[in-house]
Amino acid sequence: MFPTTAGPRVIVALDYPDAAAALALVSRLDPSQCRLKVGFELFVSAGPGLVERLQTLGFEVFLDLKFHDIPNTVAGACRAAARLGVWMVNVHASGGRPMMETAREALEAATTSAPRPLLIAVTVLTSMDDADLAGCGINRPVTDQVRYLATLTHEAGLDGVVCSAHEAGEFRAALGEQFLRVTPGIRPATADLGDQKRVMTPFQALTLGATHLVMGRPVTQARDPGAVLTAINSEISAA
Ligand SMILES: O=C(O)c1cc(=O)[nH]c(=O)n1[C@@H]1O[C@H](COP(=O)(O)O)[C@@H](O)[C@H]1O
Repeated sequence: MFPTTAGPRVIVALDYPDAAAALALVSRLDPSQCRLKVGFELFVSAGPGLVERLQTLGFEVFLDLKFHDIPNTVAGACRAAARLGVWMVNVHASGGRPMMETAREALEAATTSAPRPLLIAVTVLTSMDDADLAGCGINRPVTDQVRYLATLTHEAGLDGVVCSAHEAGEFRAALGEQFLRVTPGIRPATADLGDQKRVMTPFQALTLGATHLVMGRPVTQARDPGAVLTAINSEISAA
């Protein structure tokens, strides 16, 4: 079945060391206001049981494990993610087109009766600049490499990319409205930037072409996370 793209635009990053800390925050959130992202730290600590628990609580989960391996191994990981019933999963686009195609086919084959997880790809991590790419033997600017890998992801038939909100408009125009643009580095106007350098407000990001907003600390470290989400959803409803 075709995956679900409707629903809350905000994906709260559960960057916590264990299940107890994550669940303490989640108990203050409402599934109608956000989805949840489980990454390496929490998954390694708390495992698939926590993902199931979050889903039982009514939340859709983005399993952010950035698979990058030979096609057969990535396909197996995608099948496991499909069995877990997550809403979204991701791979590294630099794993190549055959790897991405095999991952998509594995998800499609694994989910004939339920909506299949959305499959997106990471292009170049926002922590990398031109010098870091050159250090990996890639002698082109980050913006060119991001554009190249986003196009490759589209050709492989994936549902979208993780990208900066600054690139979202270009990809909407070049790769189509349906191709998802999931953007981290989002900060409400009054929020602390933390270690994010190229930031945008939720309204700016959606107006420029983001489809989903990944937000960690502005929600997780707020005194009233629910009120922050209510304010963000109200702000972006006009975008
Ligand atoms: O894959 C990601 O989600 C991701 C990719 C990227 O290039 N940059 C980035 O910040 N992220 C994630 O987005 C979230 C941002 O969290 P905050 O900076 O606290 O809002 C974290 O979970 C990061 O791991």
